[in-house]
Amino acid sequence: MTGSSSPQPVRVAETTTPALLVEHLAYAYPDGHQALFGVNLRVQPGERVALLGPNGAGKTTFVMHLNGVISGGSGRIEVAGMPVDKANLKEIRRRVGVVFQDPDDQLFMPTARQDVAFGPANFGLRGAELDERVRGALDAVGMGDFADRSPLHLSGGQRRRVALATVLACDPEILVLDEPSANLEPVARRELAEVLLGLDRTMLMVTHDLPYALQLCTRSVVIDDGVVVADGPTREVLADTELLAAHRLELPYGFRLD
Ligand SMILES: Nc1ncnc2c1ncn2[C@@H]1O[C@H](COP(=O)(O)OP(=O)(O)OP(=O)(O)O)[C@@H](O)[C@H]1O
Repeated sequence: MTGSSSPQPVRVAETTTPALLVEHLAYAYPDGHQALFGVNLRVQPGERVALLGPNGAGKTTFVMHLNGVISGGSGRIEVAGMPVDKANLKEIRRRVGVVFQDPDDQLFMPTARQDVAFGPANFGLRGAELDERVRGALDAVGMGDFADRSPLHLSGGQRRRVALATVLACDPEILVLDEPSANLEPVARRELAEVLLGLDRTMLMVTHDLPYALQLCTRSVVIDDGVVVADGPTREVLADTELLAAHRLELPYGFRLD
């Protein structure tokens, strides 16, 4: 097995407004458990970044801050220049599209088309513009022919792609994917990777699937115990065997980086 198909880094000017800017984010849960200790992250438009780390590292706590599902910590978060705060939560939730690990959390309408229309309709789109947005999102994930099917009657991989379309239809500035390859058979996993590689979107992908991170993300950030412990090109991060061992990360047996 090799990882030779990893994408080339996106070259972006440092002066561009970042798609995501997180400064000194610290957070303790109401029970007092400190989950984040001053996380910093700057993601430029067009970057695809993997967020890696062992169970309990703080990855979910971190991404739930990005669209304001969790708030009340200290630090600063901006999405395309807009601060994440209560006053602009609706626009922030459009800008930060989160695709949950379980499509059942995202699909609840009788047809895929209705599920995909729900978000943009909620943001005010109507008529031909809404239809076009829905068609574009379903086509982008290769599900255009399934628009009138019930999500209940789709395969796991197809459901995950429709869930992705529901988020794309809102035209987010940044796409956050929570364990996109979890529980997918190899073909569905590959099909989803092809879809994701075809999207021209800033992406933040939480994953334990290190080969997927290598295939899809030019950059990887490792979080452990609520702090960023590594941030660099995915290939370099994954080649650092001491780093991986120190943070309970492991490439599949026999996987070669070259
Ligand atoms: N509601 C909560 N109340 C208190 N502590 C919590 C809560 N949710 C998570 N934690 C704790 O916060 C820490 C970070 O959890 P988090 O779910 O963010 O980790 P993670 O990196 O996403 O883990 P995984 O890879 O298992 O999903 C863990 O120690 C976890 O036990």
